[in-house]
Amino acid sequence: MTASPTPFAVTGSAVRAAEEPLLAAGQGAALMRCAAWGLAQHVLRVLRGRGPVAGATVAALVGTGNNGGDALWALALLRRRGVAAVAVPIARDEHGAPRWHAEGWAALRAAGGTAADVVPARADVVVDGMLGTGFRGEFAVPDAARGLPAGAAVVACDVPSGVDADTGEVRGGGVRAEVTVTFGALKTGLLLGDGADLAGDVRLVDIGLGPHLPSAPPERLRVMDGPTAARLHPAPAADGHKYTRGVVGVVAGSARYPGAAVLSTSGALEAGAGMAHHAGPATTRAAVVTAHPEALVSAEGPAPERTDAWVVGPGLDTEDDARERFIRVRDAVLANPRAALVVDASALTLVTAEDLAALRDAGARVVLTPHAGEWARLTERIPVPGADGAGHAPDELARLRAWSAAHGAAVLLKGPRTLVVAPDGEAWLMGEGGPELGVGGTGDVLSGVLGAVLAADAARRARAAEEEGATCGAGEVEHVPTLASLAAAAAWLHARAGADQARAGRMTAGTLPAAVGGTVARMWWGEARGTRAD
Ligand SMILES: NC(=O)C1=CN([C@@H]2O[C@H](COP(=O)(O)OP(=O)(O)OC[C@H]3O[C@@H](n4cnc5c(N)ncnc54)[C@H](O)[C@@H]3O)[C@@H](O)[C@H]2O)[C@H](O)CC1
Ligand SMILES: [K+]
Repeated sequence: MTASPTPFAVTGSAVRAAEEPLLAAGQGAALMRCAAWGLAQHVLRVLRGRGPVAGATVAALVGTGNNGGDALWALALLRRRGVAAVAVPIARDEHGAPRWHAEGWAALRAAGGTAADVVPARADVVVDGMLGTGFRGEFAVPDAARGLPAGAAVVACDVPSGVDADTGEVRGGGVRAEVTVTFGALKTGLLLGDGADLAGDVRLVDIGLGPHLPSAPPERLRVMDGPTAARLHPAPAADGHKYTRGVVGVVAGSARYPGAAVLSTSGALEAGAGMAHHAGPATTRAAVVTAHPEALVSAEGPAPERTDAWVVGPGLDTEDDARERFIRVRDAVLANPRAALVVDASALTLVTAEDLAALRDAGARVVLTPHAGEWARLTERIPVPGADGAGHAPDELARLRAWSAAHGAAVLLKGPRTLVVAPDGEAWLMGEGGPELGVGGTGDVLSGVLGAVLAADAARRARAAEEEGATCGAGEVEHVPTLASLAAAAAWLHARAGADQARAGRMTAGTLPAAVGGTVARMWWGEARGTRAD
């Protein structure tokens, strides 16, 4: 069985670059027909969802470039299916003639389509063909695109007009679409920022650009999904035991915030860690063993050489011994850099640029897990090189990549669209997750899930290295998962568990670890064994 490829997005600029050799080879018109055909198919799908196709009205707002050309050709195809097709130009020349794609208009006219100054009130679908990847500067929404018929569905051609296809930034005005039909490749601007809000459901039309698209990880934004997460966090080997499944050290919680220790440890155990060992004061140790008799607890934590991943940060008390606890973990990782390190919550205020440099020099695999506020504070203390400090930036992905590259640590930026970025530019977006995770404590659970996924990987690597040693390197070299992909897989499991438990009528972080357990069990052993009584 071949695994389906992981979905990915590239910038609009990369798509334009991919088109260049084809345009130079005279294939521009063929590409446009292909895009228009795909667009027309998706408009037909929307129409069929509303009633009969013949007799329906589709209007298109048509700009001056090829985006408008796609829309005109699509209207011509729709006209041939019995649709009333109306093109509305958004720019005219000094003689009042529409400025738009001449061949596209000729094709539409030949098919029996018409032009109008405004979108007819009876329109069932409005195609936004004003601007695509050629958008520069700011978009002033033309009058014709204001006050569209309330009952009409807006289908964006390639990109909602006003959205930067590279970054998702909306400059000036923007058009909100129900569906965006995009050509050649998913564009990052449709998955990030305001662009993702305006794009609605994104549908990809293959126009044969595949071999011309950039293939290096730093040029792609990959989208984590279930099959990919399952490959990255596989079921334990039949001959596995607690050490081969991975040992997670959880340095979390304090007398002030004891619950964080429980949530983080629960996340690690439910995500399949072979063993979770909590290090903390007496209060949190008692709380953890009460919730999880299987957990180990101590004041100092597991031995560095026996630990596959460390989680540090949730619920540490920065007015007490938080820095000392962080330093102990840092030094444990420096002593055994084979172990991964998850830096979360309070630890994000404790970690320094020097700590990160030392960890990077030691070759440690470090993931920091801020939410937006923590990310702003972190980048204020430890800046993004060449950037103007903290705060919202339109190209969040570029900032994350720059920071990660400069400091040698991966960043998992939590939010409605969680992103993971690694120092080499590899980037992942979560294809799961909704508002159900927006309650206190879910981040603590995620830190533990991350610990378990990274620990399992570290344990597998250690085992593979031992076996390779035993066979003098004759063993098969397997694909080694990257840090960013593993972190994204953990975030996917967490998000899926959140959605699963919301469906089951549960909403708190306290019940989330059990949902993680159910999600992982289903992934590993199928529906029957992944159903829990609780
Ligand atoms: N190139 C191809 O063969 C294919 C392209 N496809 C489609 O084409 C667009 C990109 O087309 P392009 O002509 O390069 O750009 P646009 O149509 O997006 O816009 C260019 C047009 O608009 C003007 N413009 C730019 N910015 C603004 C602004 N802020 N306000 C007003 N006007 C603006 C600019 O001067 C040009 O006149 C791509 O998205 C696809 O839809 C197909 O995919 C097939 C192959
Ligand atoms: K458009």
